[in-house]
Amino acid sequence: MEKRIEYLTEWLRNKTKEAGADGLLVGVSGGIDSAVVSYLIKRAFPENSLGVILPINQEVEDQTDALDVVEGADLDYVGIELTDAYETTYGAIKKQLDEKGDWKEGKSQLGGANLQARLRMSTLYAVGNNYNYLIVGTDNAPEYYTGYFTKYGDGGVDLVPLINLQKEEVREMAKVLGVPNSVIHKKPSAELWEGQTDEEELGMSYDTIDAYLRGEAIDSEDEKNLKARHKRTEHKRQIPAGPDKFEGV
Ligand SMILES: Nc1ncnc2c1ncn2[C@@H]1O[C@H](COP(=O)(O)OP(=O)(O)OC[C@H]2O[C@@H]([n+]3cccc(C(=O)O)c3)[C@H](O)[C@@H]2O)[C@@H](O)[C@H]1O
Ligand SMILES: Nc1ncnc2c1ncn2[C@@H]1O[C@H](COP(=O)(O)OP(=O)(O)OP(=O)(O)O)[C@@H](O)[C@H]1O
Ligand SMILES: [Mg+2]
Repeated sequence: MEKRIEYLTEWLRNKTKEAGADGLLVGVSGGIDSAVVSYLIKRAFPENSLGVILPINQEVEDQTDALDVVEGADLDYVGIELTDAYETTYGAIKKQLDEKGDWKEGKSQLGGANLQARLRMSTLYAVGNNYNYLIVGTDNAPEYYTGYFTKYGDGGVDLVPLINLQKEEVREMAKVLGVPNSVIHKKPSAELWEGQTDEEELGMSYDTIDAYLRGEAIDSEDEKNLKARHKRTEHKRQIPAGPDKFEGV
């Protein structure tokens, strides 16, 4: 595992140099994926790395975990409270669509959730511009395969070092890096609404998805669901579709 960590650290350094950037930053949620990335960017750029904590109506417990991560990694950090920005933007969308008679309350949870992820993305890029740092994403192999991220939200990043790691491998890497135990053992959650957990929303455990990605046999219903999810989210792993060049007159 140490060798794999060194490989990723070196890869991060090379990609940053290739881009002419001065360092790296990551959004730190208090979850394990961003914790691992926090420790990796600190190793890659001890003096030029930054953790950005972006609370939106966030549980105090999760903010504590985020602080434990940046302190544990000895990572320079900044906190930017986005609750007001989110409430103002979401409130304005709702008000204007409501006045038009078009607001669909049932669709609002996911729309609001994705807006949170996209506000964070915009904020990370503004901070990145300030320091000339690249934005490091936290997607791992099961999230990428299932498209379990917001397009142009948490999926809108420059580098994705964990993309080939299964969730179990992220946990193993976290232990070796020294990520706090409370962060390693908590349930994965996007925290986009009250009580949300990844595994409940995905309808299966990360262990099942990991097993499938390792090529092992899993329950046939789970396999069917995974394949359908992968297909449905293919657009998120591609650049936006455009038509072929018009060749007529
Ligand atoms: N075939 C197609 N070709 C081109 N574009 C297509 C499309 N189908 C949908 N779209 C577009 O894509 C949109 C749907 O994609 P998207 O906006 O991503 O939204 P969607 O996939 O519906 O929702 C995001 C999912 O990711 C989860 N998430 C988000 C953020 C963080 C985390 C986490 O783990 O921390 C998890 C979240 O809980 C939810 O399950 C549609 O609204 C539409 O605009
Ligand atoms: N409050 C937050 N502050 C800063 N960044 C955040 C915040 N919430 C989410 N993010 C960013 O969005 C990413 C996607 O969240 P995701 O939940 O997949 O990862 P995680 O929280 O690090 O780990 P887990 O999946 O185990 O919960 C985070 O890794 C982080 O970079
Ligand atoms: Mg999380």
